[in-house]
Amino acid sequence: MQVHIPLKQVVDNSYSITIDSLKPVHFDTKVAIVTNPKVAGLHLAYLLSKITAKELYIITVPDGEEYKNQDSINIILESLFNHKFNRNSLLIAFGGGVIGDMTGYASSIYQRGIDFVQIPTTLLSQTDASVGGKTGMNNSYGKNLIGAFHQPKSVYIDSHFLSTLPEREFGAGVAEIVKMAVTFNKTFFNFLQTADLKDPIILQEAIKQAVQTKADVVAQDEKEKGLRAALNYGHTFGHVIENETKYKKYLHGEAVAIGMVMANNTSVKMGLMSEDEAKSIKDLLQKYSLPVSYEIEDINSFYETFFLDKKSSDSTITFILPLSIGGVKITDECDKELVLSVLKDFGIDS
Ligand SMILES: NC(=O)c1ccc[n+]([C@@H]2O[C@H](COP(=O)([O-])OP(=O)(O)OC[C@H]3O[C@@H](n4cnc5c(N)ncnc54)[C@H](O)[C@@H]3O)[C@@H](O)[C@H]2O)c1
Ligand SMILES: O=C(O)C(=O)C[C@@H](O)[C@H](O)[C@H](O)COP(=O)(O)O
Ligand SMILES: [Zn+2]
Repeated sequence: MQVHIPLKQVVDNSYSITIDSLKPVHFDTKVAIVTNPKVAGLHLAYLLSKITAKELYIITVPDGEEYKNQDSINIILESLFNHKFNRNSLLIAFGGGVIGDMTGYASSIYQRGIDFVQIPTTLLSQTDASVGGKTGMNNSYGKNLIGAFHQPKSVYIDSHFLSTLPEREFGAGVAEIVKMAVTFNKTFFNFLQTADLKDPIILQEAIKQAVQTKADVVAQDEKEKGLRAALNYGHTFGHVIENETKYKKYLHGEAVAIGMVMANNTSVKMGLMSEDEAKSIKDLLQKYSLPVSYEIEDINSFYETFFLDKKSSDSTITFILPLSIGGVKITDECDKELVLSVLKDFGIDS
């Protein structure tokens, strides 16, 4: 006997992303702002001058990628149970991508899913992480291996928060902006080559372009069945670097910058991209002091770690390779020896 469940219900997950200074808003429900001590110390007072709610709680979790894990999720869930949050309650992610990913994930599982709003405070989270509903956490096996697609109800991007962002974190955000331009928008890439992102007006323009680029991709492929995988350019390599260095040596954006250089070298070796184009991407990354080299201790172990990537199968690894600037190839047909030769160029003995 076969029983069929026809599940063709269309769920509208649409939402808007506001890029502007925060306006006062009242939520007529229980709200918890999830943040960390650093962001709270710098910006919670400002946020609380804008947001009111029927009941408002603050949940803080430890700061750092190494805390993007189940322990922090448990802190959030515990607090929601303590305060009797229900399905009408709301979480607000207030911080960088780490807070965004964890708040999103906690809201996706609490009582099988409650609403959340993103108020990102780093350049990286304003241009990439807060948009698109990927949520997740790390475990001992690797990066972002546990999570859910759970779209926020809305996203508020206020560049006011960026005034306190350290230089390195700024650069990490630029890396994901460059990713967006290389994969989808040559005009945007050309703009970035001459732009001074330290100029607030130019930065605002870059944020808008990056968010629009990502939103267009997510609108076409919400759950990464195809096109969205292009946003993983630099990540197949970068996540291995983050994992190998235990999330301590490189910021996410920095690891992605190195990963993009590795992907570019793969493209060049495969004849998909010219050396000049690869160089122009590397130059742009270096303009923002991003790392572009890494010493691989064991290239075989580095290669094997690709199999933990969510895009991999038992026998294939999917690589995101730029074809030229503004174009990308998603392929699981890279020759192992060719990839190993790319890794060898980054090898400790090379
Ligand atoms: N879900 C997605 O689509 C997506 C996309 C990109 C990255 N990510 C994830 O996002 C994370 C990286 O995000 P991130 O770069 O924002 O790192 P982060 O969240 O760790 O923030 C970086 C540091 O800046 C601090 N900070 C935050 N706002 C600040 C401010 N306004 N002023 C001063 N300091 C501030 C944070 O406390 C932290 O110490 C990674 O875990 C990555 O996997 C997710
Ligand atoms: O939104 C996406 O899709 C991305 O790939 C954005 C990436 O910048 C982000 O780091 C993402 O979390 C990586 O994807 P993952 O599926 O490998 O975790
Ligand atoms: Zn990323």
